[in-house]
Amino acid sequence: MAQIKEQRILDYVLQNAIKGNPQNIVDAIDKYCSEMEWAMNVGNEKGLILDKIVSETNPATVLELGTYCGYSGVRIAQLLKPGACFLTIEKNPVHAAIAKQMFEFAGVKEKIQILEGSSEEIIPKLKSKYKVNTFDFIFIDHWSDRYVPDTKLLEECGLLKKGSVLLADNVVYPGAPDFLQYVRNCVRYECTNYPSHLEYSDKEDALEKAVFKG
Ligand SMILES: Oc1cc(-c2ccc(F)cc2)cc2nccnc12
Ligand SMILES: [Mg+2]
Repeated sequence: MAQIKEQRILDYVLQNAIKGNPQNIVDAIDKYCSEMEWAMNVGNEKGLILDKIVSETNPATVLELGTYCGYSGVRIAQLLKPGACFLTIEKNPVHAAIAKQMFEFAGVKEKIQILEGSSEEIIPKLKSKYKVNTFDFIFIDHWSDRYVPDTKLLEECGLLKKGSVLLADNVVYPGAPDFLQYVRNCVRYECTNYPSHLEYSDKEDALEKAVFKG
């Protein structure tokens, strides 16, 4: 059967990484994607910045927009305290299936719930259907044209509280200029930019942190 890149990444992890060892699985994905096939995981350079911000936030509730193969999900899950609630939204059913297997292999499947569907459909249902109140940390890593509408949706649905940390990937490459403009000009956010590079590349990229002020 014709294989897709994401399946090859998962197969490489299943055959070469240590089951139940999240960091080893993250390292295996980085090795495969830097040596064999580029893929849009956040990668290790931006991943270390992500780790630092997650650790500083020490969130009890996490939302990720854009699961992909589960790379950032595994990175974040290994940093969460026991009992933390981590929801990740993935629109592509094939990617969701890959990520589910990645989380099982990493031993983090009890920490993460994958919600299959579009962010615009799922976000309005989070309070009612998934018993969420607000999120302490949100990693935005799906399609850049959804960054602003989904941020506004999170506000409108009352899913942000004073101190909620939004962290957006790819604000330089492929770029999310409208998101930068929105959060940097909105008094309700305090923004910090973290210059870095596109995963497995020397192209410039950056993460943007936007802390909700309530
Ligand atoms: O980190 C990323 C990188 C890219 C991407 C695609 C093509 C290129 F040429 C360069 C970069 C797309 C992404 N889409 C969604 C979430 N994250 C992404
Ligand atoms: Mg990305």
